[in-house]
Amino acid sequence: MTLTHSPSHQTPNRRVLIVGNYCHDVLIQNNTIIAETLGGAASFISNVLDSSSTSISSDLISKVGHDFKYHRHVTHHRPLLSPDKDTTLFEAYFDLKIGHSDRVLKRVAACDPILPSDIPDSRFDFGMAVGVGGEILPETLEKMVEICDVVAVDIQALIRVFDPVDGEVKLVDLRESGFYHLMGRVGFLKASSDEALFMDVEEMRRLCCVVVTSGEKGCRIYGKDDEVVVAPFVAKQVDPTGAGDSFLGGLVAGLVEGLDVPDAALLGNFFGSITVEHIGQPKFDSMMLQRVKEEVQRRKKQCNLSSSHNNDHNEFHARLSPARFQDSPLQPELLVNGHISDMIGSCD
Ligand SMILES: Nc1ncnc2c1ncn2[C@@H]1O[C@H](COP(=O)(O)OP(=O)(O)O)[C@@H](O)[C@H]1O
Ligand SMILES: O=P([O-])([O-])O[C@@H]1[C@@H](O)[C@H](O)[C@@H](O)[C@H](O)[C@@H]1O
Repeated sequence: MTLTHSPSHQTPNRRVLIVGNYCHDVLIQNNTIIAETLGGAASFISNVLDSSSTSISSDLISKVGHDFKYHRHVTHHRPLLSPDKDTTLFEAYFDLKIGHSDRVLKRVAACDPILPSDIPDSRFDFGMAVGVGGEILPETLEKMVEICDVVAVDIQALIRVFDPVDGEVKLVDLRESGFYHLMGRVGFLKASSDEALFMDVEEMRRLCCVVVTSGEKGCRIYGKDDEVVVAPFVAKQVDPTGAGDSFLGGLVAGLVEGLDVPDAALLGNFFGSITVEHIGQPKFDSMMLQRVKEEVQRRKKQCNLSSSHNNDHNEFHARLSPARFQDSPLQPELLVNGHISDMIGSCD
């Protein structure tokens, strides 16, 4: 896939399949619980897809346990219930920094995996393999690539392993993950810059479009023959949780709308930057969303009229930036060193 190729997904109501468990997130700093929120890549992604596009009808396959706390938040995408299990639970420690990582994650409970038989036997335009706690199995991804025209994978669904004692998340090389043989059938592979160290980017970009996100620096797209850096949006980070997920939601929303890959990644950067300004799930401002939809339509028209648009993403960035500031929940006192605030309480 070349970066400047506009996919043919331009007709209304494209079907998107999102596969990954919802989870409970507990955010901890200085031995104190700062917030308890609905988590899981699937929840952040559906939040972006449902808000940002009217052309998408999404099916979400997720499992939760008897203790799931957020049923009323997920009425559009009800999870499957595993009555004998707990909901997947992650603790995120923000004061145990290791290397570049801004948090240490521990999977404290794990719900059931998602099996091929949990996924409907029908066709989808786009699939998203977005597990967080090891719930996506190789056979699950195999079914996804069979029934979806294009599959986007978050590498965290493939390479995470969990310490048997305390559940700390570690990463293994993609080659050793059990998913390596499927990579030639994947359309997009998204990794954060920390996760990208666990794959051979030069090898993977020959198989699929690789997108590496770098927090406040935006992202870089590696196509087979070309490479593009996509600029970030300015944000005041409160909580980094879900930035990569919302990025992927924005990227897929853009692709489904028919934007080319760098423009779609710009939309990913946009939603990633809004997410870091909120604790837990962001609630997007309706005027901001309207403006984004208009700018996406405008960009599509502009690209259809001109064959030389492809390198000019600056204008799209400049037009999205003002919309960005229509969604600013920030109160300066919530910010501590640009990281999660000392705000105490539950964000459910
Ligand atoms: N501090 C930030 N300022 C602006 N944008 C950000 C910031 N952090 C993340 N983003 C946006 O979200 C995307 C994903 O964030 P990143 O931290 O790389 O992923 P992950 O959450 O998977 O670690 C980035 O590519 C960027 O577009
Ligand atoms: O922050 P991010 O990497 O995009 O994604 C996060 C996962 O890494 C984490 O395991 C999960 O508990 C969060 O809810 C969120 O999905």
